[in-house]
Amino acid sequence: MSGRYGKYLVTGGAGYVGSVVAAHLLEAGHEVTVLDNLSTGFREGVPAGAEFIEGDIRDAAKWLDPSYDAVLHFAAFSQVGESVVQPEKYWENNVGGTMALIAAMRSAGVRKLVFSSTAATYGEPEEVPIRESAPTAPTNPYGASKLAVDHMITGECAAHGLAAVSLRYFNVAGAYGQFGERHDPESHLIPLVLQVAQGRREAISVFGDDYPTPDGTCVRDYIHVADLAEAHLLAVTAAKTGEHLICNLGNGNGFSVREVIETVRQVTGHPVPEVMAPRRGGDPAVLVASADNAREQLGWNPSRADLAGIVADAWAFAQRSSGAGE
Ligand SMILES: NC(=O)c1ccc[n+]([C@@H]2O[C@H](COP(=O)([O-])OP(=O)(O)OC[C@H]3O[C@@H](n4cnc5c(N)ncnc54)[C@H](O)[C@@H]3O)[C@@H](O)[C@H]2O)c1
Ligand SMILES: O=c1ccn([C@@H]2O[C@H](COP(=O)(O)OP(=O)(O)O[C@H]3O[C@H](CO)[C@H](O)[C@H](O)[C@H]3O)[C@@H](O)[C@H]2O)c(=O)[nH]1
Repeated sequence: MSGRYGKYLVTGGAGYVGSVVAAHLLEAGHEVTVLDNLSTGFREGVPAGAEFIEGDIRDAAKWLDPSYDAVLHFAAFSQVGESVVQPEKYWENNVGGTMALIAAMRSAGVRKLVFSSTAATYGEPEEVPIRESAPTAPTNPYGASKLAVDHMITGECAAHGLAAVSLRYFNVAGAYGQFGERHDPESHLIPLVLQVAQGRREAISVFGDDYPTPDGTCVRDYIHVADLAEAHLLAVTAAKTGEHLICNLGNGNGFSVREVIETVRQVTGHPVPEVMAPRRGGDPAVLVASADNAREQLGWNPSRADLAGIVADAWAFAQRSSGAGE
């Protein structure tokens, strides 16, 4: 690395989280190459100033060279429901793709990796808040594929001296200026509720109100995507040769589905009709992170924990993307 600036390969940098992290790296003065096959991402999601390679992580050896200081690896499929009906797609892309990427890194002598892992590696928690020492028992192939990659990385660190950090995100939300959440089809709660507030959907379906939680709906830990991005920059610095550090990223506050819907009503000032629907398969009742490890090991200090603020940023992005208010 020359001086304090680095050169980074960001896989999946045309997607939601990767684009926000790429923007943060560029703002910090680093050089960024985005590698993305646009399977679920968008060309316009790649921040200006980043070099863009439209390509697949399975071909990473074509582009990786020793000039890179690290790889930040976001490229994956991440729809829980789809993973249940098409598990092979998840093993092939998330596990097979990452195997090829790690092999390419080894050949090119790029020895630092930050990986997007997930709360889905834990499954139904025995204790909340969830620590990294909790048992890992994923309830769907998506979570299983991410856990397999975490194991793959641990082995690569031990055997071949990789320096790696896996960041286990809880519920990522919010937006960062022009970069926000755009999944197609959308399955995440906050963007769906915002579509109802915009009048683009009739009502939000509440998946179950008979969970053992205060109002009967599922409780999640919503983390602002910009706080998440800051953790990635810290992780690049914290990664140590031969070690695999695993950190949960969340605020440690749980909000129920009903609380999220009510917050959207307050932030947007629009009505949000809700309809009851059956439980969604594989949904744990409560997922809340203990991020003590990220605070201690990375020096991470999230500053955007307020749910109304997270929703307001997501709302500004939703309005901008749909052309409302222009
Ligand atoms: N969004 C969340 O709430 C959340 C939570 C936990 C973990 N994660 C993880 O964070 C990462 C980013 O998630 P996101 O929400 O930004 O998803 P996203 O779908 O918006 O972004 C993923 C990007 O990876 C690209 N991609 C997929 N397979 C590829 C391949 N083989 N080669 C090259 N590019 C490929 C896609 O085109 C897309 O741009 C994923 O690894 C996901 O599993 C996300
Ligand atoms: O229309 C909807 C959509 C969602 N929900 C509920 O809202 C909560 C949040 O659901 P999301 O789909 O927004 O998020 P998940 O908690 O299912 O998933 C998140 O956490 C997972 C870990 O468990 C993965 O990491 C995944 O990528 C990440 O988005 C869940 O209780 C879900 O049942 C509804 O009630 N109605």
